[in-house]
Amino acid sequence: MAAQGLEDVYASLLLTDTYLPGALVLAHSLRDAGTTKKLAILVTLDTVSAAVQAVYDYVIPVGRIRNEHPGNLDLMNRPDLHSAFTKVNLWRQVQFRKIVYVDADVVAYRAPDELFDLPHAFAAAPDIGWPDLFNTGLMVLTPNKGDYYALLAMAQRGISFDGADQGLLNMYFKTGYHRLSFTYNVTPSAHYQYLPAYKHFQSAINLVHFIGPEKPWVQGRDKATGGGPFDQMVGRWWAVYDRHYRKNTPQMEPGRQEPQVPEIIQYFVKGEFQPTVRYVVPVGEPPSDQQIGDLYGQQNQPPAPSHVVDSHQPQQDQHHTHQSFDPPSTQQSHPHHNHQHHNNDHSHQHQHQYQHQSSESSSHSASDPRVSSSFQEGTHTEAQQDQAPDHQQPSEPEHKPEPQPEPVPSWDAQWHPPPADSKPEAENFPQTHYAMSSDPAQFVPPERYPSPPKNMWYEVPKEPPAQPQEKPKPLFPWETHQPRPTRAEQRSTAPQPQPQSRQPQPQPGPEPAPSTPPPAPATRAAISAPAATITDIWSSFPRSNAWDNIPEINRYVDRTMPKPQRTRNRNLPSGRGNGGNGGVIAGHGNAGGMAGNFGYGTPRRGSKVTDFPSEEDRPSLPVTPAPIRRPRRWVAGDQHDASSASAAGANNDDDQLQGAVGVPGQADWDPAAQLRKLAREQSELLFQRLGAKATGEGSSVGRRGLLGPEPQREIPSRSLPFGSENAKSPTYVAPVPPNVVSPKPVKPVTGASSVSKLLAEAPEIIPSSGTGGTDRRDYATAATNSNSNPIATPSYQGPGLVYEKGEDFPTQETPALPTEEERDVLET
Ligand SMILES: O=c1ccn([C@@H]2O[C@H](COP(=O)(O)OP(=O)(O)O[C@H]3O[C@H](CO)[C@@H](O)[C@H](O)[C@H]3O)[C@@H](O)[C@H]2O)c(=O)[nH]1
Ligand SMILES: [Mn+2]
Repeated sequence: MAAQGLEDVYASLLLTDTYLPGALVLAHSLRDAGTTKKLAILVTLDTVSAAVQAVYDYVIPVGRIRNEHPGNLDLMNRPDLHSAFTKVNLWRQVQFRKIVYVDADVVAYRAPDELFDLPHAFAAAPDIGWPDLFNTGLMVLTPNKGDYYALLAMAQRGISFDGADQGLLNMYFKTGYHRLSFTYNVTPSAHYQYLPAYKHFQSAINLVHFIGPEKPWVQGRDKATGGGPFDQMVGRWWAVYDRHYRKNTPQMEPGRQEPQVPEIIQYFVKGEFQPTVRYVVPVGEPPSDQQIGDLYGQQNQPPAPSHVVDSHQPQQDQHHTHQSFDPPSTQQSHPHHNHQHHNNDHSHQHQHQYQHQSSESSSHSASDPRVSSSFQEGTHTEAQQDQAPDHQQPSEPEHKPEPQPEPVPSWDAQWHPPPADSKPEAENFPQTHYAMSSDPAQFVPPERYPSPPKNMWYEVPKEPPAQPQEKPKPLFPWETHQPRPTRAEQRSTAPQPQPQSRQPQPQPGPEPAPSTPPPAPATRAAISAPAATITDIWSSFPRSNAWDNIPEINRYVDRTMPKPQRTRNRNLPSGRGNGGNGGVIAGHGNAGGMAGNFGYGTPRRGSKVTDFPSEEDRPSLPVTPAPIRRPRRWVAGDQHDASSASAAGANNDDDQLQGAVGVPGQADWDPAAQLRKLAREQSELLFQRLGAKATGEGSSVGRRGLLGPEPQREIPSRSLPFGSENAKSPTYVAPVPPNVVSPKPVKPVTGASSVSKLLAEAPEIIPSSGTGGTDRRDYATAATNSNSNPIATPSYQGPGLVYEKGEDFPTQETPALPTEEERDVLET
């Protein structure tokens, strides 16, 4: 049955580092007892294997098998055994012939190597609580995959009456196990000590198993100090521990080396952890000599003051140190040490301990570094002594510590968990407890509940709430220090003032209302001050902005904004000047005055360069737009209000527009002739396109007149494809006779035209000579020769007024269909 060449091992299990001291003590106990077998330990990956590596021959990582149905664990109040199923991995270690598995909470009195010679595949000792069952703290097993997978399947299904491995294995093996003597797995109990049996079998004990949550290293060394069987067995565990891990043993033989104990082992053994205490002082404030002296004693100065002073607390004889401990050369008290007591609620339970330990119920035995540092108070364990910490201190007057700048020995969060006995941070949170009602009487509902009120609606007040007559007193600084308005706003809801009968209301603006328009006031003043004697009230309202007289802005707006609707002209004031056109001109005298543009939310009259005549004045077809006179090249300060512009009118030489080079004058512009010419050109073009020769005299003359003499180009004739000589396209349209043009122009009524009026007022803009067919060079000559024009002829010969020098202007025009607005204008 025994496989040849396979090894026998003792094996243990380490699921968490909290059992590390137990695992180490077990291994040492077996070794000390002279076992010939090797030691293995199954570890899960979240344990520290370095410490066990030093003791165990084989450290075997295994996967954690967790009970996903841990309800039964609660039955025995051991939720910490959620992963005890991991023990099943023992059957998988088929590299071993036989395994004597031992729990980590077992100490061996002797090495039971004889168990490896058992012929049984599985053997275990009875459990103390229910001896029909075997305890799984010690098992002799033969690894095999069959048992392994069967046990794994049960574990994955959570089949275990106690939720852990003992329930699982007892269900699996049932009675089919070899029952070992109880001496192989003695499970002492502090509550049930069968003293006669102990006395009788004491010498036969092989292994002692500390079942339950209270492990020796959790309880602490001084917990079991009585002489009973249980305490004696616990003492055996501590004896092994001390032999291997205790530092500064009081009974240490003179030649014995102090063991190098990994700190992590001490960390999980209650009372063993002696941390490095750090004295932290505020950064930027080196400790004073006095402070350092307080720390080290006056005679023992540290080599150099630093901000963090490490001070290793020396080990001491914990069994015998019931007196106050004296650190080297330190006799004086440290108030901060006393402060550590404030969080210690368990100190009264450990009268014989100088160290205050963590919660009794915790399986973690981590000592509190802060508490450890408080050992200097020796027997100061009563909470009442915290109130007067200094009264027992062997203080010397000259070494009285400074209260404020004392360095604070603090818990270093970088290295250690928070003190186990410190108060929880949320301890002071308000708590509310709700108790179940203990009233046995059944709830009886009332016979009826009150009806809801019937008049539950909002009464709309009949009268509107009275408006306060007076303005409320100003409260805020911006109410009292309001900036004065710089211009008035036209309110549409205000009653329309009657021009003649009503005096203008005084405006809240800063400017006084002038009775007559000043000759050349500042634009703002003219804008915001109403004229007292203005008959047309509409004209008196300013509608300009400060930027209205900046031509660049205006031109930009003209380019980007949609063109105005034709209804615009209908809103023009009727009783002003020469109708709409006159208003336009006057408005431009006002450096951007908005007269004539009332119908729009965005007045931008200042950007207008030309304007069409009013509806009454103009013919049904468009004529050349009338240029709008502007002030002389927008010289700064050259601003006029509407009245002055009207008064000066056309007599102001500065306001006269110079004829643009290349643009025919108004007098030369005969719309009818131009339309005829246009029609002729179109017809001619049509003929050319259709391959026919232009025949009429008018067309050729008109063409030459417009474009100048041009060589006639012969279109080379091509032979048509065979059979298609006489074919006619279904879309072919017969050429239009040259004398039929469309649209037919309507002769304008020149006498009443605003264009002619404008021209009469401004004769300078009319070129001195030239007719409809004049070459453009004539205009240039005329402009140069005009002596009455005070403006020097600009050297720039580019486009006219619309663009300034250097400004971008379109050099090409893409033919496009007229927009709706344009069509509106054309159709009128
Ligand atoms: O947090 C833990 C818990 C358990 N173990 C390991 O698992 C073993 C079992 O846990 P233990 O606390 O020793 O359980 P017992 O108090 O001994 O409880 C009984 O019940 C357990 C669950 O059924 C069995 O495993 C035990 O053998 C049995 O004695 C320990 O010895 C350790 O080897 C850890 O390493 N870390
Ligand atoms: Mn155990």
